[in-house]
Order: sequence, then C-alpha cells, then structure tokens
Amino acid sequence: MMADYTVRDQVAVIELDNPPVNALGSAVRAGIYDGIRKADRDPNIKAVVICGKRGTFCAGADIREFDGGKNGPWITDIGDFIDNMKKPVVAAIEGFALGGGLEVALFCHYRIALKTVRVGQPEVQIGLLPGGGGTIRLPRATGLKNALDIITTGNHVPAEKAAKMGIIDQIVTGDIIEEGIKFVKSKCNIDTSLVCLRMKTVKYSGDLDDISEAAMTKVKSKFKGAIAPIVCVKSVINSAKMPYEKGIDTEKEHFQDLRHSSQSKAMRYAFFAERAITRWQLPSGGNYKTAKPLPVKTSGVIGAGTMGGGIALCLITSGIPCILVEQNQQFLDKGLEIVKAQLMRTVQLGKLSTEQAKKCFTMLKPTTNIEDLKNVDLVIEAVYEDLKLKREIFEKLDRICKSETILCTNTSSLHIDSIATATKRQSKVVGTHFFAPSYIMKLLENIYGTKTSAETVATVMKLGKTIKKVPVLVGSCTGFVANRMLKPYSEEAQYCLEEGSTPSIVDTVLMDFGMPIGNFQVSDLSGLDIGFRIKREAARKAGVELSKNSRFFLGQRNCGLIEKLYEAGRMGKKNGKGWYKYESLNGKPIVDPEVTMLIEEHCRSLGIERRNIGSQEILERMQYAMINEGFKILEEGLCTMAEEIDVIWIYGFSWPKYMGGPMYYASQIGLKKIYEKVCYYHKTFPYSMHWVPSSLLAKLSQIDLPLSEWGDVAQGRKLVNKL
Ligand SMILES: CCCCCCCCCCCCC/C=C/C(=O)SCCNC(=O)CCNC(=O)[C@H](O)C(C)(C)COP(=O)(O)OP(=O)(O)OC[C@H]1O[C@@H](n2cnc3c(N)ncnc32)[C@H](O)[C@@H]1OP(=O)(O)O
Repeated sequence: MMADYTVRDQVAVIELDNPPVNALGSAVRAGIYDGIRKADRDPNIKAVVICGKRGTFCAGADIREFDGGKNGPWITDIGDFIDNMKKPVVAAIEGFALGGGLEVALFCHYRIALKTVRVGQPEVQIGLLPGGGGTIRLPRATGLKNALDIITTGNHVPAEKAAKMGIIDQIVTGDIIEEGIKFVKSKCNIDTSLVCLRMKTVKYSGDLDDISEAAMTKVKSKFKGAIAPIVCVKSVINSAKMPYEKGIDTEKEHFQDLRHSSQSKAMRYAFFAERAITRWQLPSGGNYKTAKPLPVKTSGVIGAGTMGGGIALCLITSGIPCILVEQNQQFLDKGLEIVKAQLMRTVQLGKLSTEQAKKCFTMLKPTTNIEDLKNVDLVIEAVYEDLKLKREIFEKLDRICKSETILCTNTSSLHIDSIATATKRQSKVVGTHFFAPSYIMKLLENIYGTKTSAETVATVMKLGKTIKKVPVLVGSCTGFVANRMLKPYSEEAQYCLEEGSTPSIVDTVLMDFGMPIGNFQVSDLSGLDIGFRIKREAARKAGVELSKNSRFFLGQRNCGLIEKLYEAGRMGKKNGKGWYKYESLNGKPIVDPEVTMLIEEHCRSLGIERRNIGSQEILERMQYAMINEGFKILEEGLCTMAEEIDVIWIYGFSWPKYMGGPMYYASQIGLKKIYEKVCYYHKTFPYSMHWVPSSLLAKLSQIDLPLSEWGDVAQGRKLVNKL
C-alpha cells in the first residue's frame, strides 16, 4: 500500500507515500482507506494523523490515472468513513495540499499546517472540477464566496490566508507529525460530529441566484470557451442548494463528464507537456541532467525601452538586482517611468504590496555607463533589432564583463551565431527571447547557438523559472520557433483578405475557435510599421525593391496590403487606425469601411477576383500552414519534441490550453488529413513556400504514432519502416 501505517503514542499515523508528490493513485487511496478502518477497529488507537512523506502532503489525484486507470476506492469513500468516526482525525500538512489532497484534508476533522504550506483546488486548470467533495465541502469550511474564488481560479492559497479563511485550523512550527499527534490528542474528548464539515451549513450573503449569475458571468468572460469553470460554479452553488449527499453525487457525475471531455484531455496533455519540456537536450549531447546552472545573483539589461524595462522588472520582482543601461539620460528616465508605472499596476492588482514594490525598485540601478556591468553574472541585451548595433554591444560586453558573465540577446529573429561571433566567449552567448509585454507574457524562448555551452543553457533555463516564465529551449533559425510559425499563419490571413475576406471575418473565425484575440487585432497592437519594416529589411537584404503592387516577392506569393495601409498612415492602435479604427487607445476595434475599400481597390488593381471564403477554409489555411511549419521545425531538429511547440503557442500566443496547442490539435484531427490538405493547398497555391509539405509530416501521416514520439522519429531515435 502506498500509505505507511505506524502507531505512536496511541495515535495512528498514516503517511502518504507516492513519489514525487504523493499523488492519490488508486493504491494511495486504498492505503488511506485501509489505514483509517484499521485505526478505527483498534481499541488501543485514540486518534489518527494523516500526513505525507518527503515534505509534502499531497498534490491531488494522480492525473495519469484519468485516462482510464485502476479503480481502487472512490475518494469520497474515505470521507464517508471519517465522517462516521468517533476518533478524531487530523490532516498534518506540509508542502502542498492540492486538489484531491486538499479534499482528503477536508475529510479530516481538523487541519493543521506549517506556515510555508499552500493549499488549493487547481482541478479547473486541467479542465476538471474538484470531484472528491471539494465543491461541496470547501464552501462549508470557508463560505461560498471564497470557495467560488478558489475553485474557479485554481489559485494556490498560502497557509496563513487559508487559516483566516477557515480552511486551516492551526498554523504550527516544528515537526509536522509531532505537532499533529500533539494536536489530535488534545481533541480526543470532543464530539467529532461537531467539527465534521458534512454537518455544517454553507455561509453566504445575498440571493443565491444572483451570486450564481454573477459568478457565471465572471468565469465566462475570464475563461472564454472553457467548460470546466462553468461546471465548477454550478457545483459550488449546489453546495448551498442541495443536501450534502445529493451535492456529492451530482459533483461526481460532473467530474466524470469533464474527465471524458476533449477540453480536459487537452489540458492534461498540456500539464505534462509543460513538464516534459524541462527535459531539454542539445545536439552536442549536453542536457538538463548533466549540466549545472551557474548562479545568477546580479544582472544587467541593456535598453530601457518597453521590452528592456519589462525584462528588468521581471528580474527585480524575482529578487535579482539589475543594472539598467541606456545610451542617454533622457531614454533612461523614460524607461524608469515605464518600470515605475508597471510596478504601480502590480500593486493595484494586489500582486505586490507597496512596501514590496518599493523594495523591488531599490534593486534597480539605472546608468548610462555600460562599464557598470563589469561584475554582473548575466546581461540581457534588449536594444532594437539591428545586427550591427547588437554586434557592437556584444563586442563591448565581452571586453568589459568578467569572464564568467553570460551574455544574452533578446533578439526576435537574428541568428545567435551572428551575434556570438562578435565575442571571444561564444559558449556563453545565448538567446533569451521575451514576448511583449515582457513583464506579462509567460513564454521565454531560449535559443542556443552553435557553440553555446550546456552550462549556459542550464543557467537561462533555470533563470526562466526563477523569473516565473515558461522557458523553452530551441535551436537558432530566422524567427526561431514562435515567429517562424507565426509567419505562414499571418500570411495566410492576409491572402484570405485579398481573395475575398475581411479583417473582422478572419478575426471572428479565430476567436470563435478559442484564440483570445484575432490576427489583425494583434497586428494593430504591435503596429503595422513593424510588419512593414520587417518586409522592407528582407527586401533590402535581398537587394530587391519592395513593391506593393507586385503579386510576387522574392520568388513567392506577395500581398502588398500592409504596405498600402502603412502608406495610408495606418500604424495600428497607436494612431487609432490600422486594420480597424479605434476611438481611443483602450478602445475596441471597429470595422473601418476605408479599409474594406482599400482591400477591394487593391484586388481590382491586381485583377484578383474576390470570392466568399468559408470559416473552415480560413481556419484550415492559417492553422495547417503553421502546423506544417511546426513539422519542418521538428524535422530540422530546432525542437526536440512536439510538446515544445505546443507550449510555445500556449504561452507565446495564448493558444487555448483546452485545445492543447497546434501539434496536439493536429494529432486530434489526424495527420493523414492534415497532410492531404497541405498537399491540396500546395497544389492550389504553388507560390507559397510554406505549403511545401514537410517530409516528417508525410512520414508520420502514414503511421499511427503518439505525439510524444514524433520528435523521436524526427531525430532518428525511433526508426519507422512502414512507408
Ligand atoms: C476507472 C478509471 C477511474 C479513473 C479515475 C481516477 C480516480 C479519481 C480519484 C478522485 C479524484 C477526485 C478529484 C480530484 C482531482 C485532482 O486532484 S486532479 C489533480 C489536482 N492537482 C493538481 O493539479 C496539482 C498538479 N501539480 C502541481 O501543480 C505541481 O506539480 C506542484 C505540486 C505544485 C509541484 O510543482 P513543482 O515542484 O514545480 O514540480 P512539478 O515539476 O510540477 O512536478 C513534479 C513531478 O510530479 C508530477 N506530478 C505533479 N502533480 C501530479 C499529479 N497530481 N498527478 C500525477 N503527477 C503529478 C509532475 O508531472 C512531475 O513529474 P514529471 O512529469 O515526470 O516531471
């Protein structure tokens, strides 16, 4: 059994034992169930302590069992039994009590915890509801309002706050088992039915229907398209509406429905994908197991623009002092204002106290002298995208900084080697590509160059976690993984415009799919001048003219609409007109007939016949083109596993987690169908190179392999004969 049973001083101690996080697999559930029955039967036992091994209580049900695991007792059987026990049972919590772990604690008559503990019901984040009585018992412990908040967000609650909320009975210090024994022995004379949560009523103020409606509206707007938060609200409301037993039975039905839902399956996939990508490896052989990260106790950021300022903020709010360098005082002052404003916003959002924010700000040392960086452990360069300038900076840094300093570039497109070769420490040069707004967006694309060492990679992967990002390691190519895949996606969106669609139709299709924002809205946010400059730079490099009226550019299909909008002074949201018009800087996008006319005129002048394009075609063309690119990225070894691509899209472009990511989505559609469509579009649009089918996709479309093995096939770790 995966729960140890020992007796100390007439108290039965049941220790959950399932490495690494004591997940409640069937054997653990059976262990607890057998343990409490044994303790109840034994007349020498006066009370019970339930706790966990390895410094943690329990991280919840074993998520891997949800795909059809072993049976074992249902979790609420444990609760039903404890509810009828006369001997007191205490949950002695250290580390985490999450999901089913917190539910087990709520079955107990009492809960004590160390100050460092965090509790929560994170099931909603994997598309579920707390199906072990959580939606019915937590409101009885803390009231409807708190329970709705905890269960619909999945946020962790620190011990002291949980104690104030009535979830924890006592905060203790010292050895948790000793404390548990002491505590529970003091409760032996108390009637357990008085403290049993089943017997309590749910506290709330106001009208239940109003509370329910307000909670529904909130989750529908906050978690657009997701089913689980809605079901969570229903079930928590049931705790106040229904008798205990009916509430529990209904909760179990909801849980089973959600467990089988495609949304929960995708979110469970995403949970493990996020963990799989931490097991990175370099083509040279170095990997997460063998490489040791260097300590980063001090840092520097070059460039105090929106990007650099945001990066500096990430560092200081994570406790890493940062020297922020700008070329002159005026730019530096402007950058500091950005940092201050963002810090204030963080305070307003309740994420930092004023005191904490002040303390963070003292960790920022602004300067106009790059020489001040000489002793820092790591520097992130975040100046604008100009290779010559970046090389100059790296050459200087190489001269100035101590030999151990790691030099990072926040380039979004330039090859790492083209910057690293400006230094004599190529092994210590690495890409750290943040996404705008850099303080908010979770993705950190870490890019290795030909000579980047495993130690350098380990350092920036660890740094990513420290500053609360999701770091993904990728190889170097133009645009890296995220922007390289975004290119065919947005190009197809523009081609759809010139073939007959409109920005609002395309964006609506994407948002109906689940994207939080459409392609053209994003383009307006980043600024049309950016897209225009990228094209102009590509033309300059190739030594050709950028012509808005040519249907071909560099041997490929071209859509000159962005140039035409740019020429018409439409810069995007910042000047109130782009693909849409805006009444204010915070305004919503409004369809602009001028843009429709501009598109129609563009088509007339080029002799393009417009037609009705259905939503299925729009979605397919944007997504399949990008998925095909994803397979090319795997094929070229720039990612080692398909999961990396999905995590990049979830955290870089807010792909809905309940759709798993583009590669997972492809696996659900079926690679055969995707490949056939890619071939069809390649035939239809022969001048768009992104439709040239990936050979890996071609290979995988003929066999039935799980996504977790696609990277192995690409890298030759798994050989497939059947073709
Ligand atoms: C007939 C079929 C029946 C099937 C039904 C099954 C039975 C159902 C029982 C009843 C269920 C009632 C409802 C309850 C539902 C739940 O409890 S769902 C789970 C809720 N819990 C969570 O979502 C917590 C998930 N974990 C975390 O958030 C974090 O892991 C952590 C605990 C905060 C620790 O973080 P960190 O230190 O950063 O470590 P990680 O890298 O995240 O994790 C370490 C490894 O542990 C694995 N892991 C973590 N949690 C679980 C888990 N709950 N189940 C399985 N595995 C887990 C994680 O994957 C890591 O391992 P690797 O992937 O190998 O790296």
